Amino acid sequence: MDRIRIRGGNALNGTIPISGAKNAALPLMIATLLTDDQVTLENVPHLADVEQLIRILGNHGVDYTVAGKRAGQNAATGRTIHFSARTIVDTVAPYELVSKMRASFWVIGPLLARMGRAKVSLPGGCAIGTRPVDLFIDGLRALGATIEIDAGYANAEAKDGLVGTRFVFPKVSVGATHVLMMAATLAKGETILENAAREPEVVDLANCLKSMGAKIEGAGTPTIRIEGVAQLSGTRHSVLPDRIETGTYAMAVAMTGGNVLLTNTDAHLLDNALGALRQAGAEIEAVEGGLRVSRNGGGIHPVDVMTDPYPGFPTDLQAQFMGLMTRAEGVSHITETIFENRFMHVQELARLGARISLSGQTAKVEGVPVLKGAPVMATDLRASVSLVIAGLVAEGETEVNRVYHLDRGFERLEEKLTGCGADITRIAG
Ligand SMILES: CC(=O)N[C@H]1[C@@H](OP(=O)(O)OP(=O)(O)OC[C@H]2O[C@@H](n3ccc(=O)[nH]c3=O)[C@H](O)[C@@H]2O)O[C@H](CO)[C@@H](O)[C@@H]1O
Ligand SMILES: C=C(OP(=O)(O)O)C(=O)O
Repeated sequence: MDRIRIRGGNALNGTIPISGAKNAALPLMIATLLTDDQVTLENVPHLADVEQLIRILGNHGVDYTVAGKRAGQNAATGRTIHFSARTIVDTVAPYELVSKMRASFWVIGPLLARMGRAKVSLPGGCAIGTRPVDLFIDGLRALGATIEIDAGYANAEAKDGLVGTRFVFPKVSVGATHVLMMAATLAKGETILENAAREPEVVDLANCLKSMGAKIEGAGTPTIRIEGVAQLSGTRHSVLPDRIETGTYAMAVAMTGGNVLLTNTDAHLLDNALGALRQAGAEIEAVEGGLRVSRNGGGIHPVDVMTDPYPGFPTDLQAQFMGLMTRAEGVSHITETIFENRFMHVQELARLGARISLSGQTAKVEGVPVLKGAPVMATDLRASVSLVIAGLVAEGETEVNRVYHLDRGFERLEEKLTGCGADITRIAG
């Protein structure tokens, strides 16, 4: 298993190109199941999750080809991949595949809409929480599907097709919004989704679906209206920049000090998190095609944050912000409201000398003047990168184990940080 070794103490200076968003690329790839035409996705990040989803889609009959890079494109601008779901060969998503990647459960929406049936393994829990799917099931039933849960599978059928409906989400869910929006594009009549997720990745998916011929209004607001169409066609769409990767590197710069230009991204995708970073003492300037983050002198101020659905502070940046707060000059409180078990980084940050105590869903972080390098273990994707952020300022050597978590969501992390002066290497093992 690969490990990452960091020798802390270097400020970050330079340019980091931001990749396409994992959390946009995955639903966009799943949407290719909705049409027998070719869908081309640009700016697709090279991540373990993307490779895994390619295998999962392949099981349903989706072919893909990775296009050559256009002149002037460098590796950082992402890959262009052509997907073709001309024939769906299998509407079963088996446990062995779904259990490897939670988002693969989302195939249930397009398969049901296009084929009238789907048998998809329940995703089960994961390290950060239980990850239930009741909202998906209730929403698809409202669209006219019959769904039985049996032996760990959701057996869904809509023999005569799905039918438009009004569905009010009792709780904001990004995944269920993706799935119901995809399913409704091919339903008969109008669907109104109320209390829908407003995340930029929902808007990105809606934009792609619209360019495939779907009729969707209101994505990015709590009310999404979808007028079903008989079929969708192919398109070409570029994956949204990764706001979580953007925020992660911005937090790394706030931690180490220095001055870094983040390119191929958009500051407005993460206004809330950048607001918290400014309060913490970082200077952030939105520039054409990206943002500049710096912290030159001055300490890190303690800032309280609470995670919330978009436009709130993202749960996917909670661990990184906690990493930063371990070195703040004072006490901060970080409250996690989305996942019940997303504090596994606390124990590992403590190994580096952080002082954090937990009370229910709130972590109290007492900033310390010095962190000291130690071996630590990545427990999930965002937790592992919070350890990297802490390692960048820890005295001596920090070794992050179980790097496969990082590879799910951060493209060429060591290369991007090394390019800005960090002393970080991957040790193959
Ligand atoms: C609102 C929110 O911040 N969602 C995050 C969630 O999206 P993801 O789509 O994975 O999860 P959801 O948005 O669906 O989950 C939001 C909340 O709803 C609950 N839930 C969800 C589905 C369901 O059927 N029943 C149910 O109770 C979940 O347990 C959770 O507490 O994790 C992703 C990966 O970390 C993040 O990128 C998303 O920002
Ligand atoms: C936890 C994440 O991914 P997933 O929902 O796929 O587990 C994440 O993107 O931070």
